[in-house]
Amino acid sequence: MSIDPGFPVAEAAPAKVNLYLHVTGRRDDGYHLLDSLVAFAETGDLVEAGPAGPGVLDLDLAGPFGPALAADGGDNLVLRAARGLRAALGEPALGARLRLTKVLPVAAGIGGGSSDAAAALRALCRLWRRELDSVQLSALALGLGADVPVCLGAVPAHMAGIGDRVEPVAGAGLAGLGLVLVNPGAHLPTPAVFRALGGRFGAADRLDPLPDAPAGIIEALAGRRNDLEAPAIGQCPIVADVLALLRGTDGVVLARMSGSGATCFGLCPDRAAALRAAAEIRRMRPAWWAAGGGMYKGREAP
Ligand SMILES: C[C@@](CO)(OP(=O)(O)O)[C@H](O)COP(=O)(O)OP(=O)(O)OC[C@H]1O[C@@H](n2ccc(N)nc2=O)[C@H](O)[C@@H]1O
Ligand SMILES: Nc1ncnc2c1ncn2[C@@H]1O[C@H](COP(=O)(O)OP(=O)(O)O)[C@@H](O)[C@H]1O
Repeated sequence: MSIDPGFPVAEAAPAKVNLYLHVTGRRDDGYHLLDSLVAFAETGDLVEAGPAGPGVLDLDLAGPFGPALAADGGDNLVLRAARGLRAALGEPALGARLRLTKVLPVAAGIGGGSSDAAAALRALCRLWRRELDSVQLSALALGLGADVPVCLGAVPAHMAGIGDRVEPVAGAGLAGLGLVLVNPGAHLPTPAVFRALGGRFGAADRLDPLPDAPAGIIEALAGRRNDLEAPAIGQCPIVADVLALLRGTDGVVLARMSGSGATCFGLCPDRAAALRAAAEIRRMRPAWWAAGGGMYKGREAP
């Protein structure tokens, strides 16, 4: 990728996919306890950062879903992350120009905003040549959203607690699989889906260790669940159509909703099969968003 001289630092913000998501309880503050295996897709947003005058924080929005975020203004998670980092560093005079290229649909269960926030934290630490210790960084990330801690590392991980307990997993068997992501254009706000679950909690069923072979991983995932799938379908029945279409598409060996929806994913034996499946789904449903690719392999080079 060529570097824009105005934005010398670039960080990928890959889509987060909950390969399974068990909701096991609720804390007194209303946040839910989760047991999830999270992976990251090659498909994602891009956060770029460059120098600006003292204290200035500006954000340009680009990409197909940039306009969908224009109304959020200063509430954009990228700017909230930047302000949070500056405050945690105790250096309000730090400034940056930021650009977010928004490829992922918004409020879609694939942690687009969370991954953007995590990418902004990584980009600004590099631009400003500053570091936070890991305890401070984790606290800042969690304050921005329950999904932000897992997005900081952007590697396959077990997620527990409310999202604050993140343990990377050796994901060699996952690395070669393909992912197709499909969103029917419906926004599903996360709180509404947790509310619709109505306290019907499931048991944790952590997949540990991960089988070595891709076939073993797929079989083990097939025996697990997304506990938010039924409540999401109750709020937004088209999610069931997305799952049915994925299940009927050549090359898709497992289909499930990610996060609180409405995006669903199909796992494919490899990247090429996922690209073919996405093209087929775009042909069948031109109004839907569908993206195929491999697993995310690593952050942008400095
Ligand atoms: C459900 C998950 C699963 O990975 O994914 P998404 O659907 O967002 O992608 C996440 O836990 C979402 O994380 P995130 O979207 O960052 O959540 P936050 O902004 O912190 O919280 C939004 C709202 O979701 C609910 N919430 C979120 C996380 C959690 N563990 N329990 C909850 O009950 C709360 O109602 C909270 O007010
Ligand atoms: N950079 C951003 N990208 C996406 N959503 C954002 C961003 N900044 C703020 N938001 C707000 O955060 C909410 C959750 O967005 P998102 O992270 O895409 O959802 P989800 O966690 O369900 O995948 C949306 O209501 C959106 O308006």
